Amino acid sequence: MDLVNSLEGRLLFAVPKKGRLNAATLNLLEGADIQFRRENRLDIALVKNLPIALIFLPAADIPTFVGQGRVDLGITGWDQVKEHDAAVKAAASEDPSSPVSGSEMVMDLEFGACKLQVQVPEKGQYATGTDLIGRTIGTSFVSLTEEYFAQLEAQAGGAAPQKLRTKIIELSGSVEAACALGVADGIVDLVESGETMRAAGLKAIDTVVESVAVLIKSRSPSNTDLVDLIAARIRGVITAQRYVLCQYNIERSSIAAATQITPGKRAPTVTSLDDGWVAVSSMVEKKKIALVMDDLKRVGAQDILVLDIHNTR
Ligand SMILES: Nc1ncnc2c1ncn2[C@@H]1O[C@H](COP(=O)(O)OP(=O)(O)OP(=O)(O)O)[C@@H](O)[C@H]1O
Ligand SMILES: O=P(O)(O)OC[C@H]1O[C@H](OP(=O)(O)OP(=O)(O)O)[C@H](O)[C@@H]1O
Ligand SMILES: [Mg+2]
Repeated sequence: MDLVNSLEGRLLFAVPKKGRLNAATLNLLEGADIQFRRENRLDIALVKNLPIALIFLPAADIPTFVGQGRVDLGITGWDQVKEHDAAVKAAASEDPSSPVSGSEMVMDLEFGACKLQVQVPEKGQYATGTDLIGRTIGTSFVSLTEEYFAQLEAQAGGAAPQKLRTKIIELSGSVEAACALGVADGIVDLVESGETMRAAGLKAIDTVVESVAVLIKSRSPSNTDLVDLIAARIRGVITAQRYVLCQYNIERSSIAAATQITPGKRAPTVTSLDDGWVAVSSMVEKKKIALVMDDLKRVGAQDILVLDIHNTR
């Protein structure tokens, strides 16, 4: 099969090929009924039921491909989008003729939450970012880290000097090891649970960026209707993941109290039963369901059921 020709007329959609965002992204595609089979070792997969080709790329490269308009849509971390923007800004300040590149945010995908944080040895002499000025910092986020220290240096010493006083060393993984091994005095890396940071004897002293997985699009996508369709499907899956359907029976006289507890997304559905009872069905935010059930019990609800929602629009 001539792969390049088979991409003709298809919307190109970049997704993380491995790492922390891969599994949740594949889940989202399945929920949005984007069907594909990926051949072994091949980083391009044609979607069977829509004119889309999925391109499997490292999360860190996706903002570049989308930003340059080489692919139309992408899923990556907000941290990677900001890192790419910072790199483009830095390149433009050095060479105004360097290519403009940037993507547009479509939506927050509600997974992959983490923070890009400045970390130092727990029992060391550094307490703030400013204490690290002039020291050596290890990171995979070179442009954001340079921007961060350029700002601190400017605040500390008046006008920003041409050259950064703080030395930034680029590392591509296991960044937390850098301090213990004497490669760096501090690091800038991602923290989610904090387990990796603590295991390495480090503590966070500042946050550079708060991140979550995002859907981004190029400034001039090839098929805007299809972009809107995918966005609507993904939004439906995310909403469905955030809510459960709560059903219960209650005496008609208590319906006002009960529907105050479960007002639903727009309004609860109320069905009359015989003998002065009603059945109520309502969408409830998953994280609030235990409290909602406690409250419903208190106002006399019975036969409370909680059901997963697979999709919504
Ligand atoms: N611990 C984490 N918790 C949540 N999200 C994370 C975490 N680590 C990374 N991410 C998110 O996932 C994105 C990709 O990072 P990840 O480390 O998975 O990619 P990778 O470096 O391509 O893969 P790997 O580390 O397996 O080589 C990050 O930019 C960030 O948005
Ligand atoms: O706060 P935590 O829950 O411990 O997660 C944070 C860790 O997760 C990521 O590493 P990853 O697993 O991608 O390994 P890597 O360092 O090889 O990239 C990140 O770079 C941190 O090291
Ligand atoms: Mg990683």
